[in-house]
Amino acid sequence: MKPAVRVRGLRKEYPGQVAVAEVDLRIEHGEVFALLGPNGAGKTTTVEILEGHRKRTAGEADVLGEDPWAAGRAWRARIGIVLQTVNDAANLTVAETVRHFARYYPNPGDPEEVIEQVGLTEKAGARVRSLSGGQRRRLDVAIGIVGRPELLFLDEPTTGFDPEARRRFWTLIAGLAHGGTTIVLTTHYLDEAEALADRVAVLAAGRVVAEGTPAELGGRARAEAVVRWSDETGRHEERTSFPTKLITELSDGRELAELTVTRPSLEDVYLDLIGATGEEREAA
Ligand SMILES: Nc1ncnc2c1ncn2[C@@H]1O[C@H](COP(=O)(O)OP(=O)(O)OP(=O)(O)O)[C@@H](O)[C@H]1O
Repeated sequence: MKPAVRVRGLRKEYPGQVAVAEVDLRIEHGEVFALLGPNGAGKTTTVEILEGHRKRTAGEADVLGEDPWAAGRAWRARIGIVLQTVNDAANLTVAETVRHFARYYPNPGDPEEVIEQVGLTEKAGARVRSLSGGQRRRLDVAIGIVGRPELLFLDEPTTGFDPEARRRFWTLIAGLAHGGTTIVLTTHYLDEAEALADRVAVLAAGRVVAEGTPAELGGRARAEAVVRWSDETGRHEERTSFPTKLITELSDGRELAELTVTRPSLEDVYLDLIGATGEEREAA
């Protein structure tokens, strides 16, 4: 079976600016794929090209079997999009808005159920303009999924969500993925990528600098563990590929004070990949 998304040599230039230099991606059906990268890396531009909203300068793109720039209405109905900007239909209620968007699709979901899925049932009768930022974002998600898309694009979907809304959103996305929806999301939250994505690609300056499962990215699974402990002579730190063995030898049956075993977090690996400086790390 063809992958859901296949791009080769993707490039987008603006006057005096290369937004996407050269990107290759392959996303399988049913995968949750996260694009990570610093501001200006080219994530939104890449996603907009895949959505058919932006024309590429060069390269090949195949999304659900078609060239997104040339594809028509039938193709569009198979795709769901949650943009960074909020749709403006502020005088309608939440329920009216979702029902309105449902009419664009040949086989939509039940608007009430979709509103429930995004946790807006209590706000169904509220005017869109009265929603908080996070609630509006959830409405955007509802609009993105009401057509029951095969492929869903989410550009920074949880920006502005409170922690509970984020968790709820993650459950929603995991449920959609479980039901077979292919999901492509961009995010700045490493924990979000780790919680949701089967695979991630890190973009920097318009190129993919690493790709893999969150666990493997940048050799993380193979990275040495750092074992820290303290005793009467002070604090100690040792790097090892065999932390269990080291701790067994060290402890000899007794408790080791302040013992920790750590491996690089996804954030550590990510900051390495994008070449963050020490100061930026402190700030992260
Ligand atoms: N319409 C445009 N005209 C000119 N330059 C643009 C345009 N859109 C994007 N760019 C430039 O292309 C580069 C990539 O932008 P893009 O929005 O794809 O990055 P991003 O990775 O999504 O960033 P962020 O994390 O800030 O959303 C940036 O340098 C941006 O200034």
